[in-house]
Amino acid sequence: MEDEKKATIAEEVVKEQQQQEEEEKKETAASDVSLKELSKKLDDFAKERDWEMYHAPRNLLLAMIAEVGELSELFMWRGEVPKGLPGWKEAEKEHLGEELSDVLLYLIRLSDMCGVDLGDAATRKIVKNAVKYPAPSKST
Ligand SMILES: Nc1ccn([C@H]2C[C@H](O)[C@@H](COP(=O)(O)OP(=O)(O)OP(=O)(O)O)O2)c(=O)n1
Repeated sequence: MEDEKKATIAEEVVKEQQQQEEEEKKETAASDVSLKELSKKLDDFAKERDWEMYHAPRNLLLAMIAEVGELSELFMWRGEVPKGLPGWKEAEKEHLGEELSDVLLYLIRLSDMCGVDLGDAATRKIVKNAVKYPAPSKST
């Protein structure tokens, strides 16, 4: 193949990779994602891999508890950890984000497989909590 053609193909491959990376960045930086969106992504993920049969409620509950264990390991033997995690390395914080996500994702999937609308249930629960634990009235 001519050198010029090879260079053009290489440029196109690099461009494609860059576009893909941009798309992935957009997806991974979705900090305002909704529970419903995550739920849909989890559903697609399971369907694409034919994993729906494994996502029975009890399996998901056990998987979530295992991930809570992994999350706990990050805090183990550190003594009290101040807010904001001062002194933690960036890699440790990234790992923490991953373990928190695993717990959240299994919780969302578990809720879906149980037919519970988690967003709705959590919103109602916050209201119920406020009734049970009324805030002290602030006298002016
Ligand atoms: N049957 C499965 C297995 C995995 N996952 C998804 C949900 C979790 O977000 C993540 C969990 O993957 P791993 O079991 O590989 O656990 P970790 O990512 O924690 O890896 P490791 O245990 O090696 O640290 O993958 C899933 O939906 N269904």
